[in-house]
This record gives sequence, structure tokens and C-alpha cells, in this order.
Amino acid sequence: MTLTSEIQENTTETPLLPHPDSQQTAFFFDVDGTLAEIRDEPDAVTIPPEVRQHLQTLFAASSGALALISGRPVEQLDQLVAPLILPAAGVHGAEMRDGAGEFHRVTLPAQMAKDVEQTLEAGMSALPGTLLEIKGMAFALHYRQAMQHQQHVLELAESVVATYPELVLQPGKCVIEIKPRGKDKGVAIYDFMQQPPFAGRLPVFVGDDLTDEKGFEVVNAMKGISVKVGEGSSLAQYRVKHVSDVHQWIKRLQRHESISHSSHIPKESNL
Ligand SMILES: O=P(O)(O)OC[C@H]1O[C@H](O[C@H]2O[C@H](CO)[C@@H](O)[C@H](O)[C@H]2O)[C@H](O)[C@@H](O)[C@@H]1O
Repeated sequence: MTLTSEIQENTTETPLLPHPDSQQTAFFFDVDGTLAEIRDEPDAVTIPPEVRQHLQTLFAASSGALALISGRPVEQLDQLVAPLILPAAGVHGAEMRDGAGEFHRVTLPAQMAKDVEQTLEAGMSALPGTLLEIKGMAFALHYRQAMQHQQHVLELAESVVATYPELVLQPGKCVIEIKPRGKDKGVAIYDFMQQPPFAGRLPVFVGDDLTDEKGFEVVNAMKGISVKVGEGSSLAQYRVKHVSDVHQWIKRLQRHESISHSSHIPKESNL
């Protein structure tokens, strides 16, 4: 396996993103690299308060049809958007808080999870500067601060998935993730689209990384709107350059909703 993307370019640079009607739209947002700037350390990431405020307005305007679709665990997502509690797919869809607030989680057999954890801890501790994130049923092997170990990290992850066919690799930005087979962001968005309040709406998904391509694929198949943030080949129909462009778009969307549907929007916010 190589880390180069084989995704076919499908995206045109589009300065003006569409302005869909929130009552007809299901909004899906990736987090790292889309709502939050990439940082050296996963723990250093934040979503600005005004963006959380705008998400709250859009969530209300869409009658709750707004979800986070992330590689992070749902618990971390809740901290990032606090005090909002949003529908969310975490760990690339291995966790899900659905539209009704019900929580679903894939688990690995306990012994297998322990064995994988021990193998990865031993392997990563031999690669100074790398960081192992343990998410229960998934693992993120970070090398952002130790680029010289990229190939070693990949080989370590490949050795684990070769032993456990229940697990697959998910490359990302300076990270190789190991996650349960059969779960990805496309499946997560598809599942949300089968249930209220998402069902019957036009899906919109904004993301920046390889893991988001599965989401773009599903959204494109549903004739929805897919938006890639940053450079790189993508299946997305639209492209913006920066996280700040996403923030501006959300601001425009919610401002329109505040004016058109002011009676539905909370007047006060705790953000
Ligand atoms: O699906 P996402 O919401 O984009 O989450 C993907 C992974 O994001 C985090 O790692 C990435 O962001 C870090 C902070 O900016 C950065 O330091 C790291 O290099 C990136 O890979 C997070 O730590 C992972 O758990 C997520 O799966």
C-alpha cells in the first residue's frame, strides 16, 4: 500500500458555494481540517465559539438535520462543540449518536483489542515522536511530529491488519488509522439519511481528507452537495481553500436562516 491517493479528480474550484434551503437540507460536517484548523497535537484543536454559535443556529433551522462525521470519538466531538450535543458519527462511523439521540458503537472482542493495543504500544514506543491514539475499537498512529517514521508506522499498521481481517487501514493527514472493517463515513452518512430528521432531504457534506471521500461518494450518488476543503484529488463537486472559507459559508447560511425563520431560532445562546 502507498499513501498516494488514487482518487480521480472530479472537483472544480468554486468561489461561491450553493445556498440550499435548510428545511430541505441534511448538513454533514467533518471536523479536523474542516470545522477546525489542523494542529500539531490532536488535543490542541478547537472550534471557535462563533462557529459553534452558527452551527447551533443551522441545527435549529434544519430541525436537527445537522451531524458531525469524524474520525474522532463522539466524546471528543461533544467537547469540541460544547455546549451543543449534535447527532454525530465518530471513529469513522464505528460510533454513532443518531437523530433520536440513541448511541451505537462497534466493539472488538476484548482479548483482540488488548493484543492490538499492546502490539501498537510496543511498536510506536520504538518510534520517538510518534503518537498512539487508542479509541477502543480503533487506533490512530500519528507521525506529524516524526515524519521520518512514516514508513515504519505504515508497516506496523499493515502488520496488525494482516493479522486481524476484522480491521482495515484508513490513511489520513500524517496519520495511519486502524478501524473496524465495514465502517466508513459513507456508510455513516447513508445511515443518517435513512432516519428522521435527515431522511428525504438533500445531503451536504464538507470534508478535507481521504476518509471523507467515501462520504463524497455517497452524497454524490444521492445528488447532494459535496465540498472538499484544501488541495488534493477528490470526488467532491466543489472546493474551498481553507477552514475559514467553511466558517464563512456556515455564517452566511445561518445568517440567511436567522432572517427568514427568526421565530424558530433561539434568541439567546450559551456559547
Ligand atoms: O475525520 P476528522 O474529524 O477529520 O478526524 C480525523 C482525525 O483527526 C485528528 O487527527 C488529525 O488532526 C490532528 C489535529 O489537527 C493532527 O495533529 C493530525 O495529524 C491529524 O491526523 C484526530 O487526532 C484523529 O483521531 C481523527 O481520526
